[in-house]
Amino acid sequence: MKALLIAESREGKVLGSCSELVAFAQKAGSDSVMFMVGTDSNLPAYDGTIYLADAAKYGEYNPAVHKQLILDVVTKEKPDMIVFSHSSYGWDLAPRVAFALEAAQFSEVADIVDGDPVVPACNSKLRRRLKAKSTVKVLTLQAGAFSLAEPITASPNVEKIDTDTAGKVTFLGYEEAPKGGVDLGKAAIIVSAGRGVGGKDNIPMVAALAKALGGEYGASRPVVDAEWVEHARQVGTTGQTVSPKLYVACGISGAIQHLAGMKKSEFIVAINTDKDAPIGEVADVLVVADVKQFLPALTERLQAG
Ligand SMILES: Cc1cc2nc3c(=O)[nH]c(=O)nc-3n(C[C@H](O)[C@H](O)[C@H](O)COP(=O)(O)OP(=O)(O)OC[C@H]3O[C@@H](n4cnc5c(N)ncnc54)[C@H](O)[C@@H]3O)c2cc1C
Repeated sequence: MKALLIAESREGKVLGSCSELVAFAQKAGSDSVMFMVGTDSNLPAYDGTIYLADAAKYGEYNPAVHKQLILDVVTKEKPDMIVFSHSSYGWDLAPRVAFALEAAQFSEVADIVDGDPVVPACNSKLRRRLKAKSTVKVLTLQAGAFSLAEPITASPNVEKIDTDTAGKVTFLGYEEAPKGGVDLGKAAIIVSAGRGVGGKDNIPMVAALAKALGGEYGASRPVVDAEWVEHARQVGTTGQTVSPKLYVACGISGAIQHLAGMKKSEFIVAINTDKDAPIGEVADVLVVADVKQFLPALTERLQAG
C-alpha cells in the first residue's frame, strides 16, 4: 500500500499537521511519498521523497493548480490513498481530487482499521467504519487523531514539480481575522468549563477559580453552543489550540476534538464525577469529584492564601 501525503505550509512555514499525516501512514502500515506547495528553505522532517511545488510561483492557495500538481504526482506514484489534513485546505482540495480520480472520499478520518477508514458520527458519540469501492481512496484526517510515537529527524529527498495549468484564482496573501475577546493562546493557566458544570449560572464558579489561579477561563464546545460562554473561549479543533503550563478541565469528558486543542498543556488536572472519563488518559491528576462542590472549596482555599 502507498499513501500520497498532502502537507501544508503557511507563510513559508510547514504546519505541524504534517507529522499527523506521517503518523497515519505508519498506523495504516503504508509506504508514503509527500506533496507540498512550499519553499526549499522550509521543509518538513521526513524520511522519503517530497514532491515540492514552488509556493512563490503557484501561491499557497490555488485549488485548480494544486489539484493538477497532485494529479501529476498520482500519475507518477500510483498511490492507493491520497491523504489530506481535515483543514480548510483539505476540505477544499480533497473533493476536487476525489472527483477527478473517481475515487471514494472519507472526511475527518479518526482511525484506520485493517485499511478501512473510521469516521465520527452523531457528534462523535458513534463511529462509522467504511469500506471504499474504488481502488484509490481520498481521505482527510481529523486534527489530533494520529500522532507520532517518536519525532522524525530525517531530511527528505526533494523532487521539484511544475505545471502549465492556469488557475482561476490568484492568491494575494493572508489577512489576520479581527480578534474578538480573550486570546487563550497566551494564557499560562486555563480553567475550562465542560457540560458537567451543569449550567450558565455555574460559569462564575469556573471564572472565579481561574482568577484565583491568575489565569483565564475557557470552555468545551457544548458550553459555547449552549451560549453559557462566548466562542472566543472555546478550546478544541473548532476553537483555540492552547498549551498553558496548567490546564484545569472541569466537567469535561475528553472527546478527541477537545483533546486536540489542549493535550499539549504542560500539566493537566481534570475534575470529573466519572473516574473512567477519557480525559483521565491525558490528565496528570484526575480528581473524582462534583465540580459544584470541589471548585468553590478550592477557590476559597486559594483566596485564603
Ligand atoms: C466537527 C466537530 C468539531 C468539534 N469541535 C469541538 C471543539 O472545538 N471543542 C470541544 O470541546 N468539542 C468539540 N466538539 C464536540 C466534542 O465531540 C464533544 O461533544 C465535546 O467536547 C464534549 O464536551 P464536554 O466534555 O463538555 O461534554 P460531555 O461529553 O457531555 O462531558 C461532560 C463530562 O462532565 C462530567 N460531569 C457531569 N457532571 C459532573 C459534575 N457535577 N462534576 C464533575 N464532572 C461532571 C461527565 O462525567 C462527563 O465526563 C466537536 C465535535 C465535532 C463533531
